[in-house]
Parts: sequence; structure tokens; C-alpha cells
Amino acid sequence: MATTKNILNLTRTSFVHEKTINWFPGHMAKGIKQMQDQLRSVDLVVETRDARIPLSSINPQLEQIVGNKSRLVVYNKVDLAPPEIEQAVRREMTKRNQRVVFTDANAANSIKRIMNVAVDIAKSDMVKYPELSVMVVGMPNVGKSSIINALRRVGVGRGKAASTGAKPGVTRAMSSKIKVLESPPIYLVDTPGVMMPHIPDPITAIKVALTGGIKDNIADESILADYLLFRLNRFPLVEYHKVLGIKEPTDDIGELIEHLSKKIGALRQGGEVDVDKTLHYFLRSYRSGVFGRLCLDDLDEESVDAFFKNSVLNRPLSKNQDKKAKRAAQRQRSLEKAKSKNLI
Ligand SMILES: Nc1nc2c(ncn2[C@@H]2O[C@H](COP(=O)(O)OP(=O)(O)OP(=O)(O)O)[C@@H](O)[C@H]2O)c(=O)[nH]1
Repeated sequence: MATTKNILNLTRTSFVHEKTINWFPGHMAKGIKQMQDQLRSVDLVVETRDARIPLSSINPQLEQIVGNKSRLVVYNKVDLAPPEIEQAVRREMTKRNQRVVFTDANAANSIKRIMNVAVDIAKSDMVKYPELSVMVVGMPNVGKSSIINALRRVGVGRGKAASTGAKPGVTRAMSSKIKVLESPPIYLVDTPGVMMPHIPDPITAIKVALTGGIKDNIADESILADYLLFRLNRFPLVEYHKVLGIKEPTDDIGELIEHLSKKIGALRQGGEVDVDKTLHYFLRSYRSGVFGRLCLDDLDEESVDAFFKNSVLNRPLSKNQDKKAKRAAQRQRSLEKAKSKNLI
């Protein structure tokens, strides 16, 4: 019988996928415009990222918008990521002279780390900051609204002010000011999660979709599941087959779906495998963290350096990429429009 250890010899060493995923509905373009308009009246930008994909959840477009504004980078969902990411991320952030905190939006103690930074800024100059205005930005589903609600709970003991949800794109417009502390007075503004109009690297797009940043019906779930399986086989200590209740690990997504569908009873009449239901179950299991705390980005120094060297963060979009981004955004807007008119 194959064990997790020896299956590593049988598994793929690379994953090739050429087609990227684009998701840039109209509310995101509008959100970006609103952010740009309001930025002047903001004292601090809290840029939220997903700790399971510390590199892939950086949105270069947000980087450009935020520019030189005072910024705190928040890596949220640390409860789903391995603790080692903190050291690697801190190393990078120190190089960039960038403040960073790590949070689990469900843990008051870690949320206080954001509050402490905001309070320090507010107290540093009470004349300049009679009330501190903080804008929370980031990709969809990274936990912006959850963080705002948690800060409000911690700071003023009040309940939910921002809508949250397991699907991306719950916040579709910029919120009004939300008070999270009386003294010094601190207000937050929630913003819609924004994607890049065009994600140049298909594997980055898969990682963002896997962690819930792109609507599932836009991504091809069988590709997401196949990439997830590829990654799970490369984490030597992860016994995903045991978690799923199947006999042994496999590197064949078809085989996994067949075994898993029987295990969870996802079968149609006549015993045919219900592929969609089984794919959803597999992806949902990963997102809920049952396979353990996993990071999908490689964070060794060489990989991180390569990421930043090749990243669009370091270079303006080429004419061709710019055209592609604009076309993708336009296609998405037309699609949304047609959908809203029930044409498709
Ligand atoms: N495990 C875990 N789940 C979290 C954390 N923060 C948020 N979530 C969950 O992640 C999902 C998305 O959270 P939201 O706060 O709606 O995310 P958002 O960034 O505002 O999403 P958009 O509306 O797409 O911009 C929800 O199901 C939250 O319960 C966290 O720190 N840990």
C-alpha cells in the first residue's frame, strides 16, 4: 500500500496550467475609484492579505493606489496558516520597511495588534489627528469586514457593523465611517475587495481562487481541486487521505473524486459519481482547514526574491498586458450587465 511518504516519488513535481482566471466585476472598478477619491482624508490604510498566500494575496493595483500613504499590512487568517510564515513574512517586510501584524479575526488578542498601531498613530499627534481615519482594503474574502467587526467589538463593545460571508464579493460598496474607539477617536471605512483586472500568472490565480478570493463559478473547480491535490501531495506530513477517509493518497484527481464520492455518498441515481458535489466537498474541506495549516506560496528566500523580481509590483504593465487587463475588465462588466438583465 502506498504511504504518504512513498507516494511523493510517484507525484508530479510541477503543475502546468496556462489559462488564468479573471474576475473584475463593475463594483470593483467603482470601489477603486471611491478609494482613490477618499484617500486624501484617510490617515492610515490597513491593507489586508491572506496568510495562506502571503505573496499571491498582494494586489499590485492596491499598492499603486495606496502609494506613500501610511500603511499597516495585516496578514489575516493566521489560524489557517502554518506559524512559520510569520518569520519569512517579517523578514521581507523588514527589508521593505513595512509595518506588519498577523491576525485571526476571531481572536480578540490578535485584533488588538491593529488597534495598538492605530492608537499609537493617533496619540503621536492629537492635533493632527483629532480623529484617526482608517481605510481597510484588500482582495476579496481576506477578512476585511470581519476585522472591522472584531475591532468594533474590542474597542466599543458593539456588534456587527459590516456584512461578512464565506463567499467573495459580499461587500460591494464603500461603507460610511464606523467608530471603533472613543478615545482617542478612531473610525474605520470598509471597502469592497478588489482583484487585479488581469492576473498574469495562472498559478497565482488558482491560489487566490482556492483560498476563496474568486467566485467558484468563475474558476474551473476541477482545476482548483487538481492543483490542491498536487500541493497536498507535496506537503509530506499531510495525511489528507486519512482526513477524507480514503484508503491511500493518489496523484490522480479522477481517482480521488471517485473514491471520495463513494465515501461521502455523492452519487447520482444509478450510482454515477456526482462530480460537482464531490469537488465542492474537497474544496470546502481545504478551506475549513481540516487538512491542517497550509501555506500555498513558497517562502524560502530564493522563491520570494523571484516573486518580487518577476512581479508586476516592480514594473509597469506592458502595453500588451495593459490591453489584456482592460479587455478582461470590459468583458467582465458586459457579462455582469447581461446577467443583471437576465440575458444569460
Ligand atoms: N478562519 C478564519 N476565517 C476568517 C478570518 N477572518 C475572516 N474569516 C472568514 O472569511 C470569510 C470572509 O470574511 P469577510 O470579512 O466577509 O471578508 P471580506 O474581505 O470583507 O470579503 P469581501 O466582501 O469579499 O471583500 C468569512 O467566512 C469569515 O468568517 C480569520 O481570521 N480566520
